[in-house]
Amino acid sequence: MQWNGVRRAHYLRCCKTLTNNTHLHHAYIPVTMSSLEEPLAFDRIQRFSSGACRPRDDVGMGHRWIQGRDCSTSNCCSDDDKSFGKESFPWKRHTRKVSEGEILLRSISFSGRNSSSTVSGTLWESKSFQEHKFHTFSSENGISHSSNKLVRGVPKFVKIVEVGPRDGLQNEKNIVPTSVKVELIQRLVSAGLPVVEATSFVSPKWVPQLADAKAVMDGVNALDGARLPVLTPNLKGFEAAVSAGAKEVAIFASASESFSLSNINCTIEESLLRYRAVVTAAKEHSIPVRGYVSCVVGCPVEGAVPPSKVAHVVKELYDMGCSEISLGDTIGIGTPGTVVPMLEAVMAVVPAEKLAVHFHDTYGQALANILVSLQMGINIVDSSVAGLGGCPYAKGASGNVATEDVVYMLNGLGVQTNVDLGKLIAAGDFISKHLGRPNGSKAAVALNRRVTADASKI
Ligand SMILES: CC(C)(COP(=O)([O-])OP(=O)([O-])OC[C@H]1O[C@@H](n2cnc3c(N)ncnc32)[C@H](O)[C@@H]1OP(=O)([O-])[O-])[C@@H](O)C(=O)NCCC(=O)NCCSC(=O)C[C@@](C)(O)CC(=O)[O-]
Repeated sequence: MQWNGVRRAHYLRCCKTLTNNTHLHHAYIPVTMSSLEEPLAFDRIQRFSSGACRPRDDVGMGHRWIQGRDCSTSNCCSDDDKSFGKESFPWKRHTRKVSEGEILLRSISFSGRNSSSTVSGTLWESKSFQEHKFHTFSSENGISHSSNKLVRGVPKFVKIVEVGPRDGLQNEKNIVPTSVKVELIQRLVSAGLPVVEATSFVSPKWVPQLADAKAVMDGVNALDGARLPVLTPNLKGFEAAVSAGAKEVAIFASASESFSLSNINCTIEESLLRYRAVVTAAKEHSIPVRGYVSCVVGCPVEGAVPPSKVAHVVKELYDMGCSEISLGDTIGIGTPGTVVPMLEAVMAVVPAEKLAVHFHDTYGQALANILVSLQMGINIVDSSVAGLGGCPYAKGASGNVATEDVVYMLNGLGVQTNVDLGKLIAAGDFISKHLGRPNGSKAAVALNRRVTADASKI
């Protein structure tokens, strides 16, 4: 993006609050700046604060939020900012016509790395297809035997927490039928994912897409083989979740004051008070509580978030009794250059084995950020099938990193996940087809193409 005088003046006009924001002063910035990023910290902050208060036109956000966010901050809301905002946040999904081959392949289940396939359709009757394996391309000996110290630092097993049915769908404008959500969860569980976040017990006024949380739980409670946590923003949500059969819950705080206000309508401290009550109630039911911290690298309103602030909120959640804490780069702004110092600060107060990473892929940095997190000792990764997702309260958040891409990378590193990549791709194709868009996973698209090419030889 070009930085010109008009934009600079515009930025100065609409982000006045940032100048009073001590954590944006540049003691932090040079440490995190990589040679690939723009030399001006000012520019970087502008990039992810500029679109902060414009609602997206393609998301299913609650009415209350639209009212609440409408020019309620000093950030840019004026018309002259529109083109600038679009340029700064190129997160909208591209739609392309789904090819016949892809449609054909959506009806097929592929065999994955760790298990054999369930097949359907005439193509699968051919011997060549029955033998087709959905492998990550790798060298003959496999990288797991590598003596390279960077690869040796990567854990042998990574737990993937699938957040597609919740984080992935919460942002969809058109209401997805409950039966589709239930089938998606079933498919993800049968693909071997150990944890599938099923839904949220939040206010339906705030997130209309997940208003059917109880019905979804009714449809998936009997599923074996995976844990199915749900999001609960307060005691009301917790009680509703428990009576719907939830056996695990997640609470979600933020490292950014502004995001906390726009997402859950209270300050960080107020949210921690609420969450203490939820954790106390959960202990009485022996229900494990996962904690999320959003905006661990940057906030759509405030810009850069200092690692010390993230570490403070993580420690609070840990001390109150969260069994695991997920670090959310809500708008996908992080690079290894900003993720590493954040993780260093957090790992100084909470053990690495209690931490998960949750990267949105807005800037295409998610896999790099995951790899560096694994190298630092993290072994829990959140992701969303077909790269679905975004947060209705985070301007600029595109989908989570696609689970298929994460599994493909981990397979290539020789890291176990117990996930059947073929079944996972079929699940991603199933939901993408329902949403009327191509699968957002690059690995899924490429592997589907490969199978299409094989099919043409028959
Ligand atoms: C927290 C509240 C409820 C506060 O919302 P509020 O409006 O301040 O709450 P309130 O207590 O004034 O209640 C307002 C109405 O909501 C009802 N209500 C109150 N609580 C519930 C509940 N649990 N379930 C169902 N209904 C509820 C309540 O009964 C009342 O109903 P009314 O009297 O008007 O008919 C609201 O702000 C909310 O639901 N926010 C959730 C927003 C959300 O889900 N955002 C997306 C989460 S994603 C995220 O945070 C990031 C993450 C985790 O993915 C990680 C990352 O990507 O970084």
